[in-house]
Amino acid sequence: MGVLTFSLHSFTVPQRERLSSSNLSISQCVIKMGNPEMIYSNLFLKNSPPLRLHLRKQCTSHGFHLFCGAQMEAFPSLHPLKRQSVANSSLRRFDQPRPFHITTSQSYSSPLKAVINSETQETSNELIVENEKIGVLLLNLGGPETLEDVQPFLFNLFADPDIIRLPRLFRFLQNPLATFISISRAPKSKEGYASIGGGSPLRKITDAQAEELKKSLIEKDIPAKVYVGMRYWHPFTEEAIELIKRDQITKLVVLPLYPQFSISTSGSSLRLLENIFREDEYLATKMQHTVIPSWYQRKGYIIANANLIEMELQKFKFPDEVMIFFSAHGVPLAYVEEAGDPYKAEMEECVDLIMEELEHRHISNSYTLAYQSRVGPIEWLKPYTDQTIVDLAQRGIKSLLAVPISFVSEHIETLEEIDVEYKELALKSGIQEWGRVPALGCEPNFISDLANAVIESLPYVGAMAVSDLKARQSLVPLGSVEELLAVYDGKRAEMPPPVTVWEWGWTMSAETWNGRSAMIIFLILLFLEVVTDEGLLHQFGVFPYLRR
Ligand SMILES: C=CC1=C(C)c2cc3[nH]c(cc4nc(cc5[nH]c(cc1n2)c(C)c5CCC(=O)O)C(CCC(=O)O)=C4C)c(C)c3C=C
Ligand SMILES: [Fe+2]
Repeated sequence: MGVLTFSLHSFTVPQRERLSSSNLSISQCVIKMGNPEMIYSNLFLKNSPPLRLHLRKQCTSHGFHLFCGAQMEAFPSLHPLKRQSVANSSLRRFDQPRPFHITTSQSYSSPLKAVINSETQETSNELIVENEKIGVLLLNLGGPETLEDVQPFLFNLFADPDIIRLPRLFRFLQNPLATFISISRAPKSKEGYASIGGGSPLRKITDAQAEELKKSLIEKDIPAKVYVGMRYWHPFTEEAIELIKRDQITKLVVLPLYPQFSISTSGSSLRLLENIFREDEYLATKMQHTVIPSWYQRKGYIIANANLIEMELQKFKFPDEVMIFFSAHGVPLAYVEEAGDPYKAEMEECVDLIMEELEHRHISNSYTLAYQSRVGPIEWLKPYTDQTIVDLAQRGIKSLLAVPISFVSEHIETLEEIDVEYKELALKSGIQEWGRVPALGCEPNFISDLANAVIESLPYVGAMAVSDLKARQSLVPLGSVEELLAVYDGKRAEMPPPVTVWEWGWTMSAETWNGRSAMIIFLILLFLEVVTDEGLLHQFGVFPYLRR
């Protein structure tokens, strides 16, 4: 039995702080293994343990980052519960007597020799690595491509129980309610989409990111196919899965294009995947997967953001005096407070890491974080972007640089909400100079770092299911979609819906109501309408329309 020991001094101070709060025993990282003679390269044995053993003779902080990539560097800053489950699973693997192979001569720039060998080949568009076909599934929200798409897109969004959660008794009303809300909201949304050219650019940008990621992976010796699966519009996740099956992918890395995890975004897409995986024999038996749940803490992502901020600051008359204004998409407060959504914590840590990086460059501007895009009058994460802009103007701030921190593509919320609405509000409120950092899009450092994230996750693909009987019986391997969902919002807590009745003008006095009771009353009315064929909706001719 050999023992390899790594001490914590290889980590940076913030890394160490985050690590010290994790459940991993990492004052030193001790890994037991079988025969030390067998320390050779081959991390990619089918069903091999998920050991991230890119061991190096020199254990620099970067080197250690590689070794521990997904396990020590990325996981410690995640939700404590998730850390625990990942740590448990990983340590369980370490205890296994199964021999495995590692290399002692990997360099930081070529971690993949452990994963892939010289026999790697690409034949007629088929990407094969040691008889494995690697796929990467990028998950995103999707957006309407034409104005006609807007209402059905909104229907899909509001029909998602991770966006509107009805009390169990009223679940059957999810679709009628989604129809109603989407029809009511469509005119306002269409105006927004019309003003940015008649549709969302999200699909084009995500396709371009997929293409660049594929190139970057090939450059790093990992030939993989990259698929795009949208939650609410084309190409739907189901369409991507069909392609994945057609291509007979055997190892899939699921990568939500949201840097920070939220139940309402990555969580919703994973929930959908869980259902698809459960019902499909090929996916359950022939393909293994792993999920990279969030990646806001990755060095490459942080550096790419800092680069863009630094560049935009230079466009101001007095760069030092500009306040950096991080504006993230909001979620209803109950997601965080009642369902345990880690979104807010991850967002705050992300902002801290970017500011830390800027500090290293001697950029010490003041900064703030606020949340945008709330829908309906229930409480969302605060402070709200619009109110914060007004407050800052009143406090005498003259220059603001907006950073769309939760988005990696341009879309309606950057191009219309930030660039038009918030800019107008800022200038009207007394801000004199307004700037906006572009979304990362295909920025090369960012794409390259995503490719590294994929590569670092490869040894984990499907690995956790092997050790755990319960997981083996389950169609979704432990430590992947299912485990993530169990950790975040496992009970799928009932929460107030983000949209409530009065937004559509039923009664002005409803603004004083509690969101939940208003929703329940609305649902009762809707229920009565369905049962009795009489009521307000029939009176206004809305209901027959809903039935079509
Ligand atoms: C981190 C990103 C996002 C979170 C969190 C999120 C939560 C969330 N969103 C809505 C309602 C709407 N979102 C809409 C568009 C939209 N949302 C995101 C991202 C997050 N949403 C993106 C990238 C987009 C744009 C897609 C595009 O068309 O380019 C819309 C539609 C636009 C509109 O009518 O305003 C709605 C509605 C809720 C309710 C929610 C959390 C519960
Ligand atoms: Fe949204």
